[in-house]
Amino acid sequence: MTYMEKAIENIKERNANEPEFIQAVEEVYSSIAKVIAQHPELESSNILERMAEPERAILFRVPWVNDQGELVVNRGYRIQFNGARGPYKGGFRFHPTVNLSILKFLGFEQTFKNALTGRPIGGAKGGADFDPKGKSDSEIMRFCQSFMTEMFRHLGPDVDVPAGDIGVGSREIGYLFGQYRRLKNAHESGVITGKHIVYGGSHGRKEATGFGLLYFTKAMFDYNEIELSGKRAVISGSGNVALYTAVKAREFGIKVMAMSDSGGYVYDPDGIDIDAMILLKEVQKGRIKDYLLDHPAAEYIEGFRNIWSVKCDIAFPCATQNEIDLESAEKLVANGVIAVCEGANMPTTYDAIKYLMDHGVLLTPAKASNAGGVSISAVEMTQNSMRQSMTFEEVDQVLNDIMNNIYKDSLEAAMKYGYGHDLVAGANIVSFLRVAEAMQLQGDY
Ligand SMILES: NC(=O)C1=CN([C@@H]2O[C@H](COP(=O)(O)OP(=O)(O)OC[C@H]3O[C@@H](n4cnc5c(N)ncnc54)[C@H](OP(=O)(O)O)[C@@H]3O)[C@@H](O)[C@H]2O)C=CC1
Ligand SMILES: O=C(O)CCC(=O)C(=O)O
Repeated sequence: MTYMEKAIENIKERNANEPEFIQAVEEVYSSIAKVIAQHPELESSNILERMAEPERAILFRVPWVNDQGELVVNRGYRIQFNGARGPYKGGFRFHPTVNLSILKFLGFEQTFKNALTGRPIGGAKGGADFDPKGKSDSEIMRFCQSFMTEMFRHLGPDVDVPAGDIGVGSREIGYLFGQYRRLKNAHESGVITGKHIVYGGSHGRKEATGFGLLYFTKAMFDYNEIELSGKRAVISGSGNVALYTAVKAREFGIKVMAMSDSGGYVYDPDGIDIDAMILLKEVQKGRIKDYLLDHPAAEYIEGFRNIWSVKCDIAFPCATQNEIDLESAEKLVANGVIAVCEGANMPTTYDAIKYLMDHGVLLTPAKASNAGGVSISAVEMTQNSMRQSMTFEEVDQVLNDIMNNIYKDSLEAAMKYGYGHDLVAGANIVSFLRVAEAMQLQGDY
């Protein structure tokens, strides 16, 4: 048995009840066998098993009172996965499906994604099995305050810097930061990112993940000499990432045919009216099927995964993990898809990735193509430390540069190690080597 096989077997055994986490580890490790073979020092320091064990996992009770006066208890988590390259960094997710396996996979992925950005940040993820859907503003505030009352002692601008993810947007970040400030009696603005601009947020953070996804996609299309303009796209989800993916796609001349939420998807034969969608989802907080009220030509189809049956040139999965399974991938290929560009974290199952690649579909791996959000979070941290503020245009230029560098670094690594143009392998290799080097230089911790 090789060192790699032995390490994976041990990791599977130690995390037997965590399928998403095992999936994420196997995806990274399956790309780096050639790297390990060339660096015997990594084997002797057992880097693979060390990397797959979080530095710290915090699990806590979050009690709060709902509008009926009942005391509800949720479970909160923070996985401080790897701090070798800088303070722990990564979002909070509030969703009923949150559990240890999901947060460990997200924290593991975040460590590598953050290394790809080139910024000095480690990897973390956290959240709670709290469902913000249908909750009043004051319930959300009370939940956030209770969550932060435990969480604050584990955070700090040089310790651990959270941000948003599914179910955590600008409103929740405000309540979380407010409670942190109250408990610390200090305006440590660099303790959390995704803040509103009036109290230390960065221009461009809201747009960064979606815009960055398009900058990365453009770099890949340019390299392959394929025109982006005139293509038809399908975007799953209709949250932060999906909406700003749609905005930049429109700017690049792409027509968005369908978007979804967890209930189903809307298809508009005229192309989705992006401004109306932003108004509906960001301002009115409506469900996606309400889009039909002002767009009678559009159709609503129930079932979240059905969106992958819509014919398109580019699929942008921007909702959640494992949303493109093998069956969805087969439908996309049958409909002539050219590229799958990942906005969500680990949205494509391992067998679907293989199927897409075997059928010549271009694939952008999430840890590279959705790194725009955390990149601009790091830029927000810099502005907070310097007590300065950049313009939207300055931030957007930095974002474009970072995404192009990630593309270039991933492609070069794939070629260097004999993986051709495989960006999945390239992104895994670059980030693995960066994290491994930082760990090796700091001893056997
Ligand atoms: N925000 C960021 O900066 C970044 C986010 N990501 C990733 O992008 C993805 C989307 O995040 P974001 O846009 O911030 O989240 P939001 O909460 O803003 O939006 C999530 C969207 O996805 C849908 N969705 C969520 N969970 C499920 C599910 N289990 N099944 C089906 N649909 C679901 C939601 O539908 P509904 O409203 O019906 O629940 C909603 O439309 C996540 O994978 C996240 O980890 C990655 C990098 C950065
Ligand atoms: O901005 C951040 O710190 C993290 C964003 C995030 O959660 C992600 O990249 O998945």
